[in-house]
Amino acid sequence: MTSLSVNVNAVAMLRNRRDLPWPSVTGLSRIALAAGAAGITVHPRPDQRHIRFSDVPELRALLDAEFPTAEFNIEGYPTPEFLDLVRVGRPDQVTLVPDDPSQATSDHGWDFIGRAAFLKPVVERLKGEGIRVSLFADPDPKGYEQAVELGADRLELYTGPYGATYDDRAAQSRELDRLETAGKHAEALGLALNAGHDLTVANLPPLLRRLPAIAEVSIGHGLTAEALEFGMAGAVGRFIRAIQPQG
Ligand SMILES: CC(=O)[C@@H](O)[C@H](O)COP(=O)(O)O
Ligand SMILES: NCC(=O)COP(=O)(O)O
Repeated sequence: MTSLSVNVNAVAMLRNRRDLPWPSVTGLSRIALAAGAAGITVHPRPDQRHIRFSDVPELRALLDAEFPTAEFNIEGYPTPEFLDLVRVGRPDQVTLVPDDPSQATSDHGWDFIGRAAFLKPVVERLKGEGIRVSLFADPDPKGYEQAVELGADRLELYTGPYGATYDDRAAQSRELDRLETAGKHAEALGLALNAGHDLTVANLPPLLRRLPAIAEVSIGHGLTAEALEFGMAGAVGRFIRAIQPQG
């Protein structure tokens, strides 16, 4: 079964247009979890343009008080500030992403071999704190053996290029081939799989037919777009239906 983690970065971005507390990141997270989402994802960036560091303890408090079995996933580049924030947020899972602060959004996975010396102590520290570690990965098996060496529990397959093929069936099929090959290689190495970036109600079923073992999808942009049309609870319901086991 694939679980849905709702990324609330886009809700935070809307809130940050004004110096006012709405739309509420914790309020929309509560609605998403009450509608059946398995967890909440945040991706704080150094400039706090989406999630503010102050959102993290508020979300922690929401989960502790009202949804103690929900999963909290914090994504980001492991700066000292990020790792301090992780201590505050006590997430179930950290997804390490190789983002430069100047990037508009995440657009590639780790170079596991080239960044091994940097990643090793970070993964060890997080696992020492009892946190599951997922590493953001291009759908290219090169280096996945190194991810195992680093002690990663999961890889999050970067699905941005797949999401970009929404109007080109041949290109979509090529991206699905890449994701399937990479995902099956990761599985054979004993790594569990997550997936994320630009996933939608339309592109989830074909992906999950190829890779039914995907444990979790984290979705923000496409789900928030649907929430504008159907409401947050309605959008969560639509995505939960889209991730049901594919026949
Ligand atoms: C790692 C990943 O793909 C997502 O976290 C994505 O980067 C969302 O971040 P933004 O909402 O800041 O674009
Ligand atoms: N890990 C991916 C994520 O959290 C959300 O990405 P997107 O749906 O906002 O592209």
